Amino acid sequence: MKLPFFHNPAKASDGREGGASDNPGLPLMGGQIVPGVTDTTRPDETRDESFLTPEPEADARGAPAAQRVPAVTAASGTAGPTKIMARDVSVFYGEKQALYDVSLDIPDKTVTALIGPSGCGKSTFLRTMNRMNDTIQGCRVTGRIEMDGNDINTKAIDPVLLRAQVGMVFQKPNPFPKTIYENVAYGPKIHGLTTNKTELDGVVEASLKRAGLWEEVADRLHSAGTGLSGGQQQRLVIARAIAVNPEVILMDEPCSALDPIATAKIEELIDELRERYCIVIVTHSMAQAARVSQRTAFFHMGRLVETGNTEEIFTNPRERRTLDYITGRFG
Ligand SMILES: Nc1ncnc2c1ncn2[C@@H]1O[C@H](COP(=O)(O)OP(=O)(O)OP(=O)(O)O)[C@@H](O)[C@H]1O
Repeated sequence: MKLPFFHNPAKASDGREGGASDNPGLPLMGGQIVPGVTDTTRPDETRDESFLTPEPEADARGAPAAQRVPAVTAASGTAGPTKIMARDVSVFYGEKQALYDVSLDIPDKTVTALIGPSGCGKSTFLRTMNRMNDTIQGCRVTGRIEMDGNDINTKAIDPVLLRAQVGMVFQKPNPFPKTIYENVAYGPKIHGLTTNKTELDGVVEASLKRAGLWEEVADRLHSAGTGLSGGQQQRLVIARAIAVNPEVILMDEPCSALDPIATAKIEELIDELRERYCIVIVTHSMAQAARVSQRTAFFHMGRLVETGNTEEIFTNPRERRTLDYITGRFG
């Protein structure tokens, strides 16, 4: 059963500002903590350029002979029609404009990577897709964002339900201080997606399986979710998002707090999940973007500079700024 994200008239909502305040009893929906928990802390990162390999010849854009190109390993092309359409989206934090007229089509059943230097607006844009910016005081979004042709910013949309359909995973795994089972069962329970315990057990098992965690936790479902390793916690959070039947999963640097082995597992999982979901991932690692995404959008100083198939963006970008970024000249 899919959750309708259109507003239920029986339920009070103030439209755009509704968000978490609509339902303070819902700390977490679709894998995200809703009210004002926008974790922007991140560990110091060194730029990951391991994917870059020497290329002897100059490229068509006159890049120097020493130009390095990425090894793109994700399958190229997209698998689905447009799921989310952004048009002329601008975002302001108070007086400060963080995003300028971004227009981007995000295809279904595809991984779209948002890349760009720190502060260019990747996370801000990600948050426009499930109205998480509504939860930030003083934040204003203009322009239009449609999901399946429906404007998500109208009063008819219940942001709480929207956020269940457009789940979000943050860089720091954020399981509830509850059992593994309860972490996954919470969403289906509060949304009334199941009618009895057997059904709920089935959803928990299926979600954990889809998140690639079942084998590791089947015998300890009633232990604390916070007792898992970082990588397992991140997969638990993904299982929690999956449990409410989302259509889109937004990931904001989901591996930046994980070690390489846990990262590899999440990347494998992302590749499997794209068969069912529209996935948008913010990453600082170009190696990761090249490995997991089929589409890439490059942002710089609040503007979308260029978007295209990942392979094209990484091997033959149209814009000089993109080339400079992916080859490490700035960022
Ligand atoms: N809650 C906020 N209040 C005020 N300004 C903000 C807020 N969140 C982000 N900004 C500003 O908006 C701009 C874009 O930030 P955003 O976090 O979207 O960039 P980013 O590309 O995701 O950066 P990073 O890669 O460092 O996470 C930055 O100038 C940032 O300082």
